[in-house]
Amino acid sequence: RRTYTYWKRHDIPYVKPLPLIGTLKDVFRMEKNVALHIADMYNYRSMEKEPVVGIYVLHQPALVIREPLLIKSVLIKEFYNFHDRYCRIDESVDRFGSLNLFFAKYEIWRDMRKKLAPTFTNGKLKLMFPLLTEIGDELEKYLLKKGDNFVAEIKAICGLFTTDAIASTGYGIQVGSFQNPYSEFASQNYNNHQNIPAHEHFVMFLLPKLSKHIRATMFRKKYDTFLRSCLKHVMDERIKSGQERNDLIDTLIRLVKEARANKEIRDKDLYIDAILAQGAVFIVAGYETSLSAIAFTLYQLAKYPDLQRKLRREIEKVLIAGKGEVSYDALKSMEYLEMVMRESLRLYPAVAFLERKHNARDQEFSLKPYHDFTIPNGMPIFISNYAIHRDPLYWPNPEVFDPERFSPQNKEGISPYAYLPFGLGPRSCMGGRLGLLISKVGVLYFLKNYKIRHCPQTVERMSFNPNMLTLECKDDINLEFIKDPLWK
Ligand code: HEM
Repeated sequence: RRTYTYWKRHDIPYVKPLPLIGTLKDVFRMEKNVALHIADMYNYRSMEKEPVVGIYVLHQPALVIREPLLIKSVLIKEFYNFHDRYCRIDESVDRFGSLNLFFAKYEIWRDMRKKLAPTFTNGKLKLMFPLLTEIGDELEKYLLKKGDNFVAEIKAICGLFTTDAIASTGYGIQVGSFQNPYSEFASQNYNNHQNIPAHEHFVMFLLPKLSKHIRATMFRKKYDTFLRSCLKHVMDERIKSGQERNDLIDTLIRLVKEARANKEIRDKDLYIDAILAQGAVFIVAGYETSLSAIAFTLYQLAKYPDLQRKLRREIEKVLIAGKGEVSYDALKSMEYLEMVMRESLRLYPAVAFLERKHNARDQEFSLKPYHDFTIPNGMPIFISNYAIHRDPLYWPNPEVFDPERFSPQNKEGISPYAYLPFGLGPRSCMGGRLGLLISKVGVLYFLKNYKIRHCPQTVERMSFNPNMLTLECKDDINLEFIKDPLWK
């Protein structure tokens, strides 16, 4: 009973806990995924004006931060004291899972992030762009083969597109999912993604101390073996050919070489696995997020024909100017496409909650002037980007899909701490710009030859899969395609 009076004793507004399970009722019933549960805590009744909300993850007190200035402190200003995520995967159970940038603890994270950052510069994205338009062409052919008027389930098609986009930009390999949707690469990726049971996500993110005991993994053994052999094959081929592409694979080859030569590294196997883990996470982090971004955007555009018309007019202009081709610079100049994608990521941020752990390297963090409370070492901190993105305090009519919020005139008024689809600060998304680029190319090629609209088979209310960690529509998303080419 004393445990559950923690927030009351510290005079912090809190969500009333239930014995033993704390505030986790919906997660335990497997009715909600972790992100939507954190959003409910943000929106808990009578908390609208509160800067923080106290919750209990079973018996562990944790904080949901609501106030934008406190969010800024946690993610940016006081990064030194919040540099790790709370989630954990045990190294002895899943090395790729524990050593990749998302899960890695500070020392490994800092080293790897610095080394990987140059792979995602604007210049590198420009080099990757032709690879993406090639896959766009494949998508175009695939849709044209279906005819002039048809209904299609778009999550599956977006999955084919992002699988190929990630494999090509990350590993430099052509998977050809549109010709063979059941290729080894696509199936392994899809199966790993679908096969992680909800309770493992729950433990990794909310009860990380139990992660090792239940052997929670992000990369199942089979997928780990597949990715290792895939990376080895691609790296060996690259070394053999002597070709240099200045991409992720070249970076991994250089880092492994340097690691082998460095006498100061004590556990070489572990260090080399930490390098390869960054190659592995590229696929997992990029696949589902970009897939969702494209699928949710198409769903909204099909619902609002006027907005779709406006975007198709912009696509048409670019195609005419480029004589049927779209260049990197032309895509970057597409203002309305950018506004549409930003708005889609506001309503549906694929990674729909952020979290950190208080490490108190410097000094313990105080909530002053909001509360006279000092966050103790080790306390989990949650930020619901999903709920902030729908908070009427920052977004008038938040449930309405309105790309004009991000027009050049209006976007100045958006608080940077109330819009977090890629997180913020040194630990923000590493591949966000690439994810956005993949998603824009995908949306453009879907709309190039077709108008899309809702039909009787289209799901009316969007609900999210409680078993997935990322935001994924629970149902199929069926849309009607009507042929209307913008360029002949
Ligand atoms: C539209 C697509 C994407 C969205 C919405 C997205 C969103 C996010 C978010 C919200 C985070 C957590 C940030 C934080 O805690 O502050 C994150 C982390 C991360 N993302 Fe993405 N992501 C996308 C695409 C990608 C792609 C294509 C890659 C491939 C490289 C990627 C790699 C990562 C990595 C490595 C991290 C961990 C970064 C770190 O801890 O240093 N993401 N992403």
